[in-house]
Amino acid sequence: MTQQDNSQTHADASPDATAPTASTGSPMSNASRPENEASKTDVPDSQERKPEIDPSESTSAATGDHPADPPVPMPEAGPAPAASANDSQDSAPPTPQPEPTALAAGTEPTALAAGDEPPAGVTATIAPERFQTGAKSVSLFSGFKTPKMLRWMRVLEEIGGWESTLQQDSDSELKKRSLALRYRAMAGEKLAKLLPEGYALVREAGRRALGMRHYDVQMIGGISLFEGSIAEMQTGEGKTLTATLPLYIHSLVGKGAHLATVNDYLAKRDAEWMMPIFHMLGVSVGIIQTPDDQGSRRKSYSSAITYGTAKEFGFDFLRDRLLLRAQNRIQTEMLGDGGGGFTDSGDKPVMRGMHFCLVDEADSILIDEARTPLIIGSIEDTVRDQIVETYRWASKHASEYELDDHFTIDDDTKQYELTARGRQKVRSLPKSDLVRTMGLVDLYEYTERAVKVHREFLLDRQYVVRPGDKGEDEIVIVDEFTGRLAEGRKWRDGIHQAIEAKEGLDISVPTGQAARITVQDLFLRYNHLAGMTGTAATSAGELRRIYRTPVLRVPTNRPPQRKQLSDRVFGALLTKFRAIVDEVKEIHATGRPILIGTRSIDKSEILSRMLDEIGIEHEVLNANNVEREAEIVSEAGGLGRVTVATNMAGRGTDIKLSDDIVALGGMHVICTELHDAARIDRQLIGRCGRQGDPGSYRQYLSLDDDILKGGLGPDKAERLKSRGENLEGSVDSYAKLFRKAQRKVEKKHFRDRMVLLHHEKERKKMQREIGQDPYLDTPD
Ligand SMILES: Nc1ncnc2c1ncn2[C@@H]1O[C@H](COP(=O)(O)OP(=O)(O)OP(=O)(O)O)[C@@H](O)[C@H]1O
Repeated sequence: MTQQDNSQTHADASPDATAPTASTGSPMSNASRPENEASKTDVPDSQERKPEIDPSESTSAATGDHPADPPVPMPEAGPAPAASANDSQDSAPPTPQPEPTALAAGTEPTALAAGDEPPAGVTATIAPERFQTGAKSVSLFSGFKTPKMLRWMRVLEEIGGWESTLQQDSDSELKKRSLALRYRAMAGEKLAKLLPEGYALVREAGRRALGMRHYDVQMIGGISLFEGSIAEMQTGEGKTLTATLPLYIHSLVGKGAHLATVNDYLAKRDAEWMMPIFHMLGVSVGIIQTPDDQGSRRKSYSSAITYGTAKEFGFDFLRDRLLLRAQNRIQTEMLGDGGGGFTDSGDKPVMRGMHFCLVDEADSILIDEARTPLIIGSIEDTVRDQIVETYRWASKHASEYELDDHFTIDDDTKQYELTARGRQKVRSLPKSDLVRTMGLVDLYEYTERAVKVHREFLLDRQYVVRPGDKGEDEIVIVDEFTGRLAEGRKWRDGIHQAIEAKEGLDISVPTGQAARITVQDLFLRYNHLAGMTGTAATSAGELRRIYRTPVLRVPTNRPPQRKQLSDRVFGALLTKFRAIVDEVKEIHATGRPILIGTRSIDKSEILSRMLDEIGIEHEVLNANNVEREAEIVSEAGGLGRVTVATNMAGRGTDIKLSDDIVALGGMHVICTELHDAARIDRQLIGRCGRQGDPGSYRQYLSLDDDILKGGLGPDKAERLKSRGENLEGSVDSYAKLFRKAQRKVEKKHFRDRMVLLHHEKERKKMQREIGQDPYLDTPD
């Protein structure tokens, strides 16, 4: 990577026109280079929680190859005896308690049988026997008689003890109680002491304001979150409602409680959904959205509770830090107790310290997104025109280069390298004056990148072209994990600009980096950190080592009834899609709703055309029709509905079923391909069988699937692909190979994250030694 290229990795995405611009970028190539400049600000970072990492450690322990089995269900224990008759939750007959190991054949296996050890890294799995609120004898599975569990049981009982009293209170009396708790917390009383009453208040407010009384499993999840765990709750078990508990209790001390989620849509949806609970308790809620200006951000952060994305929290931290350094106040205000110098107006930081953060989708944010640091750019590049023209020149000729003749691709690193003939071609191509003045080595790099982009980055698969805010078309990445458009995010290492050149768009040459922070550093700066996820078990080791957060698996409220149908493997995409269409036809005839998940927009559209051909009415949900998302989702569980979706139908998509549909067997989910992370597959599967509903799912695979290339290498993948071209029917015996390939890809991503962490750690250490601010004085 050349000096120029490095500066190109950081592009503009700031919502604030006057503030420095923000983007993502790679620190890898310059991670350990010292800044030549003399020290600027000495920033002690005593407030950071220290991770425990050693990239040399074995990867298998951290990635944990254990499947995240669904936990055993826990019957609602029933609250205080005086529960009112008009409370439907309370008056409902208790759910029968199943034998943990005896689910019906075909349903998913239970998490752990009595006496089993939890998967590597999972601190504990709560078993139903342990949570008989009020029961005299609390029998525990062997191996889990931890004092912590017993203590939580007692807290749950204490919370239950408040219930009858609170139910008799008027709304204003509830609010008064909440205010009284706040005074006590601000006066220094320990939150742990206030927790039973606080959680009981939130539960009562949930019941009144939203008609949702927190289940006992959610209360236990909430207690574990208060104590800094990552709570693993199955999809559809109500993480949104559970989050209200720790957010409320931490908000009482008046230093702000943040909920970090994966995108603006979820931040807004969850905040607005839960707001009535908080308002009933006199607690203010702010929402940060990407386009917000500094003024409205400051207002949102001044609320007791703030919902936003991890990315926005990170950029706000960096922008504040730049501002404070400009004002020379960084030590006293930013690193103080979090409240120093904050007012609601003027040229002030927008945040008021980092007190508590609850990370929703913890594995996605703390692990997947942790591969890319957040970077704010600033420096004007004098050679901008030259760079733009070189991108265009390289793109124009990219398709003239032949594999093996002009360039090679390294199987392991996926790096493109020009051969001697390729380099010769670069030298002989016609060039403008500006391009000619670029160094030869740079021209080779621009060419290699352009060839890579032309071969690997496809319109409507990895990205879409869409009119931007300023009217010009722009590239928007389609997030592989969420299927949504990743607003404001850019590929690093010049890839984004090479794609802009390929599509003939304006090239967004970035402007160097003024400040940056890794996701790990960002969250380790919070005094208190907790997380929720549907699927953390596979990442438990990594989460514990990096963030020091134990993973706790919370049982489901009702027994899961989701059936897994056996995997089906086909030779090629088309035969696979035909088989999928046949299955859709068959199940559609029964009236059950069907959700089909695809890995990309173009594949969702191919399937849609095939369904059109046989006259099956359906909806398509992908990043191209976000506007109709709510409508499509609200109807997806209806009689005879068929929905083809990208990963957008993942997290946050709550598909409700009527009693008729439940009687028919619930929703059927068809997964058309494996994703790079098994977690994403499970998110899609989690759209059916929610809250104990019946449902089924099946995984379809084909020998030309991308996962084989990523996991087994291009040669082996190519061999399998050509073998598949001549296959007619299904070859289901290959199924294991795909899971193996997926595990390999997961391990590779894990290694990348560890290398990034290691470099960052070294860089920060060195910068501190020479008195620099590791967030601001980033070498570029
Ligand atoms: N205590 C409760 N009482 C009644 N309904 C509840 C309760 N908790 C959750 N629900 C319902 O469960 C459904 C799923 O909730 P939510 O979307 O928060 O789940 P989730 O765990 O975030 O799922 P996912 O990970 O799939 O997004 C919602 O329809 C919600 O109304």
